[in-house]
Amino acid sequence: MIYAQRSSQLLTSIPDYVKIVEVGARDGLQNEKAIIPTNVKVELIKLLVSSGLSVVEATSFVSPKWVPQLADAKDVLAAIQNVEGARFPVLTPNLKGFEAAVAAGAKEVAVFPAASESFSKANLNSSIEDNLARCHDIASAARSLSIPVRGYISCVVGCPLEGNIAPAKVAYVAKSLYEMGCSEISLGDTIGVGTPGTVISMLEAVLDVVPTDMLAVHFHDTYGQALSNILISLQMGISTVDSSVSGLGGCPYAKGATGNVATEDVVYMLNGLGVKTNVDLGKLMLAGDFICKHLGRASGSKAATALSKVTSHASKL
Ligand SMILES: CC(C)(COP(=O)([O-])OP(=O)([O-])OC[C@H]1O[C@@H](n2cnc3c(N)ncnc32)[C@H](O)[C@@H]1OP(=O)([O-])[O-])[C@@H](O)C(=O)NCCC(=O)NCCSC(=O)C[C@@](C)(O)CC(=O)[O-]
Repeated sequence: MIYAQRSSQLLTSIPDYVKIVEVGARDGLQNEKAIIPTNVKVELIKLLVSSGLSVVEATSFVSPKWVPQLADAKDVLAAIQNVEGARFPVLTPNLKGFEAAVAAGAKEVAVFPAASESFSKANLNSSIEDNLARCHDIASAARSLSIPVRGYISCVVGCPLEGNIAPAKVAYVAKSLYEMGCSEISLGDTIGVGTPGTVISMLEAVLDVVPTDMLAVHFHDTYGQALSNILISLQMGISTVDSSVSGLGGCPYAKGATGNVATEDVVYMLNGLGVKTNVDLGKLMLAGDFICKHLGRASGSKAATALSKVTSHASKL
């Protein structure tokens, strides 16, 4: 009885449903050395949608000189125009990218300022303030077209160039994005250095200025802390989680950062907690197998690796 009370207290603040924002086709593939053919990206996106994911970030309309891997953004969007069942946001760093995205059929976009001055310069060639002004221009243009804008913040606990980032800096950028009308704000631990200890204080600061239901968390798994950080975020009321199939990813301007937390691992944990995601783990693993075969490497998802061993063992019995 006491045990039941204790465990129900631990779970009371966890949401019944978590929306997963799948970022593998963008955050995952942007970091690959070899250029992935457009048809492979499109097939990956279709497989992700058939697993039940309702938001599949598709690509970025950024400078092809900065991110050559996503130079086919227009072609990817054209090929998924008739795919139903999911939303396909794309990243836009400036008005040029926004206009190109809208012309290519984007219905949702994302801006991506940083909480670190040095990372802002490295990733966007601009200061935080100048970049926020660009985000503001995009948000105004998007409003007139009724296009929702997601705001990412990079380096919310640590920066590859500056080290620790103060929670107040993250809250400042989050408040700016909220005030310019972003529909959702995703807090990115770009280099995966956060622990529940640092994540709690960062979230406390942001929750003072942005409503909980507008926040998402985006953890890279460099130090193996991502699932713990997600769990603590859920306990603090967050119900939107970004992740990447097979743990693909990294950031071209954050050397040494490994992939995002694997979507399969997030779904496995949420299934275990009895939290709905509407994602079919078996079908998601097919998407993971597809892209890992193409890339010629093993999945970065522990759950997918373990489950595929169990399945292949069972099929031999
Ligand atoms: C912002 C810029 C463009 C500034 O780059 P810049 O060099 O300062 O741009 P510029 O305005 O001086 O223009 C230079 C050239 O780029 C062109 N250009 C200019 N804009 C565009 C555009 N939108 N699309 C296509 N081309 C563009 C422009 O037309 C010109 O072409 P040129 O005349 O030399 O032929 C550049 O720094 C850039 O593209 N950065 C993007 C970097 C990026 O995508 N990084 C990875 C995503 S962020 C991330 O991964 C973190 C996140 C979100 O996942 C969260 C987390 O993980 O924590």
